[in-house]
Amino acid sequence: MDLTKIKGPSFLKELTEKELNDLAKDIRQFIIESVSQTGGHLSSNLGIVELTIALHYVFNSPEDKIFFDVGHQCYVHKILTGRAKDFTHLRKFNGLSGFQKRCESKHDVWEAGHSSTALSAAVAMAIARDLNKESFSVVPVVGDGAIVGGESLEALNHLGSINNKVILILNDNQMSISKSIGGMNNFLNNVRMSNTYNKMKDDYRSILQHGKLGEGVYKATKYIKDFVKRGFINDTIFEDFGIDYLGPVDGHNIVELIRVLQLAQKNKKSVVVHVVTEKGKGYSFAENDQEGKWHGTPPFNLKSGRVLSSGNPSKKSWSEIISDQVLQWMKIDKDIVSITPAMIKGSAMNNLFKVFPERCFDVGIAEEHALTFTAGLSISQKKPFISVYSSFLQRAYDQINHDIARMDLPCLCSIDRAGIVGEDGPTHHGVFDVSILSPIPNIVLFAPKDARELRQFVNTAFHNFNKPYFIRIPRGSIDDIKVDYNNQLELGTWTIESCKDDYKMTLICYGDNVEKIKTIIKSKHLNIRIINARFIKPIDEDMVHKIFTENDKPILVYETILKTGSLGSILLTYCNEKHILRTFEHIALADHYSKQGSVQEIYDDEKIDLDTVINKCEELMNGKKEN
Ligand SMILES: Cc1ncc(C[n+]2csc(CCOP(=O)(O)OP(=O)(O)O)c2C)c(N)n1
Ligand SMILES: CC(=O)[C@@H](O)[C@H](O)COP(=O)(O)O
Ligand SMILES: [Mg+2]
Repeated sequence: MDLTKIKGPSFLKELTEKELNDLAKDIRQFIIESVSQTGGHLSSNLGIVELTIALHYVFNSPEDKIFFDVGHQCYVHKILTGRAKDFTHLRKFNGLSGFQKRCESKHDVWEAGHSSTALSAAVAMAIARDLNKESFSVVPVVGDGAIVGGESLEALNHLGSINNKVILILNDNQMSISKSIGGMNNFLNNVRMSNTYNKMKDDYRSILQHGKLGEGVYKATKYIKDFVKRGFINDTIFEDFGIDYLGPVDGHNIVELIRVLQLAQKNKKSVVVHVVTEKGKGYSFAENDQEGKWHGTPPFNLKSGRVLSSGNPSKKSWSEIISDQVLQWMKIDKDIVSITPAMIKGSAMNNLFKVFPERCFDVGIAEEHALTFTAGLSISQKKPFISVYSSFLQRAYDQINHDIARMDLPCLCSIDRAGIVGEDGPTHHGVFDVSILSPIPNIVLFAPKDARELRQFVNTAFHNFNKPYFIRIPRGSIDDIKVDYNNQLELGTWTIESCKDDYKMTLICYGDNVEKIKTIIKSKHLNIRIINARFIKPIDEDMVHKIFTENDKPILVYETILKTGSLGSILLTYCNEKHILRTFEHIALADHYSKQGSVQEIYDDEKIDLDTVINKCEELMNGKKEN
């Protein structure tokens, strides 16, 4: 079938079982081929093909609200709602988003990118529907990873106490990015694996296949559930919350899915439909991918499964380098423990978990818990290292403030994916961490310019494990530089990276911008003093005072994060407090959400690219003042 001809999902109801299964085959192949060209979230989407078809067969989108938690698994939904033709530009600048976007389609009724928000939104939609005396179905699809996020459980608790019906589709593929963890996963495993339940399920399936829908099937379902409850599985967690439970259902059997979804549609109360799927189904390299290599993938060779641009093998990701330095320390200090909220692979912590499984903790998609867990370990004489993506760290703001900084508990937190990340777009750009963390007392906030400073900072933290240390590192790879574990930094010290006596102006920057700026300024033979403002908190007050009072040569502060609350703002406050009447130019992100695309495309779009910086420097040095 030519999927680009699909205008919307209503055609599904006319298809036979064979045609539905043929459509599933076509969609699966389309996704594999398309994502092999563009990159994207492959395995989650391959696992949800039949489920999404069945959802759009039974429910009438957009009147019925079908939406996906996180949203990385919405590609099938986008194909069925008329966007197959746009997949050539998936996650590209001004192209199709990799997540649901209301501006793209009336069928995208919710947006995300961050996990565990769908059920909260669904409860609200159901309550508003009933207040407005409307009658559509609210059908959030939540994965077994996202369901354990705190906000999901808060919403489940609320849902159990109200009569406003939500049909919660639990897409259980036993995977988060890597293997799912925790009590919920154990419960789901029990239900999935129980022989008795599976035997009953076969009976259940035969009733569904042949039996009359409606009361007959419902009674049978109740009988099976009650049997399971009594005989085998304690109440399902959902029924304890006061929500009905249907399943487990084979998530790749379209007919069975349609039958159960129609049952759920008729159900009086809120109901969880427990769907068992296989992440990566249909692409052999992505099936049984325990580490999550195929969760998010760059473009790859279809036949070999090999990533096309494997980058420069001599370079390492910032994540790999910090994890390697922490690993060295874990070998010499048994009190060091490591924590991740479900991002083992993304934060390159595989080796830590392999070498020290008893001292490494994957807490699932639970950033709030992860940070307070860090505080609890610290107060219990352990030395916790935690890695959290900048944008996901936003979830744990009060845990950093209330549980770590206020008690001044020592820890080392790697803020990974800090800065513009590229194709994941506005939900994932790590552009808020400086402005949300810099007001918090007691913390140290550091931005290394290279592998040496990164490793030195880790050494400094573990040699002086007496405060909350935060280090922000970008997505991407650099040349690794090993340093001796005694090689440390002095807290609150900036460095002068290049300066001639007759320098014409001063440029202040930090992180991976420093080396990029140095290279381009050197190549253009510009006589500019470059300051590496690597400590965003505490700033190097002696150097700041000197820079801002010694002469009236132009100063430019260059950052690739949001301007509000940035280092520039901190310097303005400092100058004001010290009554230093000195203006400076400031390049940083304006007050809006940046787009998706390559980092360079976004920098160009936001005018935070190096050419803009150099043009500004030349303007300042030539004394020209453009408005
Ligand atoms: C708050 C937050 N933390 C972490 C992530 C990273 N993340 C994206 S998808 C995913 C796994 C989701 O697992 P599940 O809900 O089971 O969906 P599946 O991919 O298995 O279909 C994670 C951890 C995120 N998007 N948001
Ligand atoms: C959907 C999601 O939140 C993650 O899969 C994220 O896209 C991973 O980002 P990286 O590719 O930078 O690890
Ligand atoms: Mg999952």
